[in-house]
Amino acid sequence: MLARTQEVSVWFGSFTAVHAVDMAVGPGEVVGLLGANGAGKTTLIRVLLGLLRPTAGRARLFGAGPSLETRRSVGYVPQTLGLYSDMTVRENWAFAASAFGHAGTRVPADLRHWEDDLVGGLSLGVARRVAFAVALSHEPRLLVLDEPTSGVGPLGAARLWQEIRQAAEQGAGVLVTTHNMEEAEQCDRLYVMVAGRVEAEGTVADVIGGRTVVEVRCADWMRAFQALDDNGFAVQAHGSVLRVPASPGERDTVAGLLERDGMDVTVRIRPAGLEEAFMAILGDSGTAHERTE
Ligand SMILES: Nc1ncnc2c1ncn2[C@@H]1O[C@H](COP(=O)(O)OP(=O)(O)OP(=O)(O)O)[C@@H](O)[C@H]1O
Repeated sequence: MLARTQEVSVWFGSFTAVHAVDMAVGPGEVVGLLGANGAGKTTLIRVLLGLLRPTAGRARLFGAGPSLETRRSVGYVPQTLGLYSDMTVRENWAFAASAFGHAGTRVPADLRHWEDDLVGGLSLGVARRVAFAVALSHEPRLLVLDEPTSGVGPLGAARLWQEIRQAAEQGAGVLVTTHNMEEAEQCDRLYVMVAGRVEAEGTVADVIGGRTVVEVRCADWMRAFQALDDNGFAVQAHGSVLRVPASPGERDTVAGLLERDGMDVTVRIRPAGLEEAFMAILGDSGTAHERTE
């Protein structure tokens, strides 16, 4: 493994930001840390990079403790991008190049259009591409990206993901934090973090597990939505199709409820999507921790 945390916990005073997290990234894989705001993703990354000392547990980078030396083989793009906004793209590039020992290289061709622009004046999408190119410039073995496409349009996000994939295909391990489900779906493996804990892990299919939804089609779908909502189902509308997180055994309950109200419905069991599974994990973890704490 390129990077690993073992039983890492971080407390800020009496607040537990990260609780006993085991996590690993191997060469050539894109690993996602999926969690809502405040779940502990950035804190865990900071421990992994040696920027924050854990309260308990330990982090390993390339088999050793994180240090200046091991960090030289890491490309890191923080949420704040880590660029100097009062310097031009060329100056930022040259600064990173001299720090990482490849001085004299030129800004990549696709960014030369902005070479003389101050980073502070760039759109967020272009600034992210610059930060990404800088992070990749020293051919790191591990790439760590904190919310890489936040604030970037769909085209820019697709382009960044193409580059993430390319880096992994060339053998780098990639660790990406996100709260975006589409982004999470592009990862080879996920760790789902809720309130500092890993509550699920594995491929997208592993995380979804056997979770299902009852899909409801009904001409008067707004009335059906209201009836399900009134009865405490976490119903969501996808166009005029309603999806209710529920087990196959609850199919008849859902159908019966609507039919009793005189609605003509078609109901089917479908596998849950990642977002639906994530919502269920959030719900389950809330209940589980209330029980144990
Ligand atoms: N230095 C600190 N002192 C006190 N609390 C902190 C500190 N850093 C983070 N926290 C808290 O720890 C929790 C986890 O924060 P963290 O930034 O790791 O979450 P995150 O999952 O990365 O969320 P986001 O997507 O918003 O960045 C939050 O409640 C945050 O307020």
